[in-house]
Amino acid sequence: MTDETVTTDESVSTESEITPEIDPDPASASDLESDQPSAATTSTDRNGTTESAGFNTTESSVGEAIIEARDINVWYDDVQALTDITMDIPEQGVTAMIGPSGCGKSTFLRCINRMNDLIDAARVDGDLSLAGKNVYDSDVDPVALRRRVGMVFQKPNPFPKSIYDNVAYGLKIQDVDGDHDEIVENALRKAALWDEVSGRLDESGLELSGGQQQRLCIARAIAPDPEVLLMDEPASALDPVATSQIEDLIDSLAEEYTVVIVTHNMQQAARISDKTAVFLTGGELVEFDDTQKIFENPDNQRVEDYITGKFG
Ligand SMILES: Nc1ncnc2c1ncn2[C@@H]1O[C@H](COP(=O)(O)OP(=O)(O)OP(=O)(O)O)[C@@H](O)[C@H]1O
Repeated sequence: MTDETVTTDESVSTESEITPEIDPDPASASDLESDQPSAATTSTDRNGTTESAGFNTTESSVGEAIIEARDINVWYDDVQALTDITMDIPEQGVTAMIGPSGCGKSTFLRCINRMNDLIDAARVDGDLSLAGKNVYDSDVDPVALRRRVGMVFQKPNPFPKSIYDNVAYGLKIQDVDGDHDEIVENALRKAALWDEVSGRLDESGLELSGGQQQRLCIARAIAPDPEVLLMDEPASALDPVATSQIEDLIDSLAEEYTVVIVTHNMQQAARISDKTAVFLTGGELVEFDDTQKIFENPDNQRVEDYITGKFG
């Protein structure tokens, strides 16, 4: 199998990239309206994270910029999907990308690990640095880059392999050294799945529930020990209980990894992210700031209109 198997934006499929399927399921305007974060009480969760009015106000884990995008423009053939995107994504913590359907959120995510390379029609212009190195430099190997930048998609997409092999797959194809049994166990523990699967690692990953499958995909993504974890609507295909588990998991993963998440669910963005980027139609990054600022007091009127559900 080549690692250049590409179909459409709805199905970028290749096991060797550990990037099987993208299946956008855009939220409707009513979903967005019902997702408005509302003023609530102040509480402290199990991690000591203070939530004021539903916002994640954890400051400690967010560090210096690890991803620096400068004037990123992306076209699919003649259609421009992103326009002059410049932003610094801090190390660790959670950065959320929100905005209406088609505004380029997933396209931007795919710039970070060069998944857009796999789409024939896509052309990327600009600089995007990971830890100071432009990932678009000619000496960067995209497969090695994707070891540093893991990705999880909207629909859980385990391979038709055992639970163990799903997690070990990336280790094998990327020639990761070390004790694979130990790495698989650690990844499953970090993905909060170990206790549920430790006695049946030989069973097919496809036999797990949807939420378990998504945690398996997260374990697969973190097994090669990436620095960055990209998540493209990782909970939108899951029920509320599984969604809540994934949100808790993201919270704990963000202590170790830089998490960049695309979500249509504004309450989710408000709950779990430290920073929020708002993309609007035309592939523009309209505002990027602390999540609480974006949701409570955005500078841009269009962002306020979007956040308050005046348009979706
Ligand atoms: N593989 C592709 N080929 C051609 N055009 C594409 C492709 N992928 C995305 N596009 C177009 O690029 C624009 C941005 O799409 P993208 O999926 O990045 O937006 P998005 O904000 O993530 O949307 P959604 O929230 O619906 O997933 C859209 O106009 C889309 O139709």
